[in-house]
Amino acid sequence: MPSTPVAAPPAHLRIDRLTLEFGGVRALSEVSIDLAGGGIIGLIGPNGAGKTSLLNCISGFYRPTSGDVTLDGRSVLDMRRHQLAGQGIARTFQNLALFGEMSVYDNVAAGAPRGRRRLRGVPGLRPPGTGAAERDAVWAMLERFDLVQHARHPAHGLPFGTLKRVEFARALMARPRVLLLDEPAGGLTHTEVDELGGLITDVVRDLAPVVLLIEHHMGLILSVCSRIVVMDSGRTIADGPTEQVRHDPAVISAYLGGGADLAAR
Ligand SMILES: Nc1ncnc2c1ncn2[C@@H]1O[C@H](COP(=O)(O)OP(=O)(O)OP(=O)(O)O)[C@@H](O)[C@H]1O
Repeated sequence: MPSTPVAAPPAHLRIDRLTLEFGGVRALSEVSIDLAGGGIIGLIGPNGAGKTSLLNCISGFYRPTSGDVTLDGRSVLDMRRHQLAGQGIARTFQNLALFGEMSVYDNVAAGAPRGRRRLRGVPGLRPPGTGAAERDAVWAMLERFDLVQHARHPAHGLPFGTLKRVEFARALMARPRVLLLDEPAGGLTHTEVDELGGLITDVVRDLAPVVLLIEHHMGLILSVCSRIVVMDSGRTIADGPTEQVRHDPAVISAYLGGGADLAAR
């Protein structure tokens, strides 16, 4: 009898009393967030709240002063960045982190696990993607992100909105179980933000990663997130279902100094 494929359970990412200090600056103070259950979780808060610092700790760019980050019960803090990628943790960057001289195709291909192995320590960054299956996967991703017409163009010089799509596509090449998106809507037009919202929800439908979405664009947060975590001054000040958090007086006060609703932002 043919067996029915069993869907893998969502990754369980847990942030446990995470503190991060830079000299006298406390960027994070005992932040605890349990992302059991998956879905798209918005991470919002005013400038300097600690959102990117938190993402940097999860993705191995910062070493926290104390606390832990676990994936399926296992601490990830001692893992190197390529090991984190191997565990299925992928991210994008607020200010983009693409290879400017490399083509869009090669940038996207570099997100595949094989591409990463080849790039590590290799001078000249030879483009990965020689296997037929890998090439097909890259072209499928380029198509999905409407990037086929730019495939051979160096990343350098392309419009910002296009580069944001390149970075998102690259992060997805690893088929992540945890996807960390740092202000993906920053610098995009209204139409591009709407398209981005569609892409994020499509990705969750297809790959079912846990998505932690840092964003100042409240329209995007309110349209795609089922849960919102709010940070202010290095602490979480609210965490709950979107409909509850958007009306939370403490949240509105942190953002607007009073007012009706986050959607007004
Ligand atoms: N590498 C660093 N060295 C020193 N201080 C830092 C460093 N990174 C972050 N900080 C400080 O940590 C605090 C939190 O910054 P962080 O960038 O995490 O906030 P954020 O919520 O992401 O803000 P934004 O929305 O403006 O991106 C700030 O006071 C910031 O100046």
